[in-house]
Amino acid sequence: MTSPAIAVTELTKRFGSRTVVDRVSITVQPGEIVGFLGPNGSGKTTTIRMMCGLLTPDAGSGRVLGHDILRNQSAIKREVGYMTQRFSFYEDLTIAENLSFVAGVYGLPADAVSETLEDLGLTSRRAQLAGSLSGGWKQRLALAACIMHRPKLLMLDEPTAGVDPKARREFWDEIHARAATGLTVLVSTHYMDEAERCHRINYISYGKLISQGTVAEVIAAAGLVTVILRGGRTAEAQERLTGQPGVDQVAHWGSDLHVIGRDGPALRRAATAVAIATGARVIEAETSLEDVFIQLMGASTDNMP
Ligand SMILES: Nc1ncnc2c1ncn2[C@@H]1O[C@H](COP(=O)(O)OP(=O)(O)OP(=O)(O)O)[C@@H](O)[C@H]1O
Repeated sequence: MTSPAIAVTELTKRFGSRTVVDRVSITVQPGEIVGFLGPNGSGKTTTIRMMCGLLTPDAGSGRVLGHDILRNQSAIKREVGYMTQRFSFYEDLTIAENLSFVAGVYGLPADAVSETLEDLGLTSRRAQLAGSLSGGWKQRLALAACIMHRPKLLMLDEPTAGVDPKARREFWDEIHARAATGLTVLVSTHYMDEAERCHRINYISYGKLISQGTVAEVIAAAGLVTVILRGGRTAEAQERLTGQPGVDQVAHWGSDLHVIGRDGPALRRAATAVAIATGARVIEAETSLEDVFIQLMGASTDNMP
């Protein structure tokens, strides 16, 4: 069996007296696309930076691309492509000039720029100023900049924040095509549809890894039941359901109400009674990943100051 692209154990990082990453262990196999999810400030970026060799953990150990994260950070930096959350360019330079700058930083040969432009479909726009690009093209340029040195592992920190759905889909097609050739990808995101495009996901909350597996495994492990109330007086139904035994979440989805909880019998009892009182019908439904994440978020302990 090939060795994992990432195998880190019990990574811990403290800033002052706060533990922002608390014994996080992650294993990623070569060619896998693994999602990293969790509320704002839960420690995703900090964990990524420890795995990229940019930040030294206070405790924990592991290997990234076979290199020790404590002793061989420079080798990791050379072989990893890291797209930061707020990637930036020289707005008054063209696409090609921005990539030439990056090529210079990595000491890459001149043809690396033209190959990368071609590879990412940027050749026809090579003379366009970076500052004039739309969100989707800017993000494509950012991807070009972080794969130009041909990394074996990509760490993408919210790469599609603020990008339209079509550009996001194209970005994911690109990522999947590259993973099929053996590139490993760890990607943080707040988008549920993107989590569903990953082979596996890790959910971190307030520094602690609280769920991991395929999307189906994460949903099953949460043990939630979801029913829909359709029709009737929705606002009144929401008011009546909130706080009832068995009801953990009530959420509007268009003209439906999604009612979610861990205690199936109690949830169905409450939903049926409220449906009768408000003229709605009860429909059994699948629990969504978003429902699970909201449940996990509510259940985890907030260590914010
Ligand atoms: N250099 C630092 N010094 C002090 N605190 C920091 C530092 N870097 C991050 N933090 C804090 O650590 C916590 C985790 O931050 P981190 O950026 O890792 O979270 P995140 O999950 O990536 O959040 P988001 O989804 O908002 O990007 C936050 O409370 C943040 O303010």
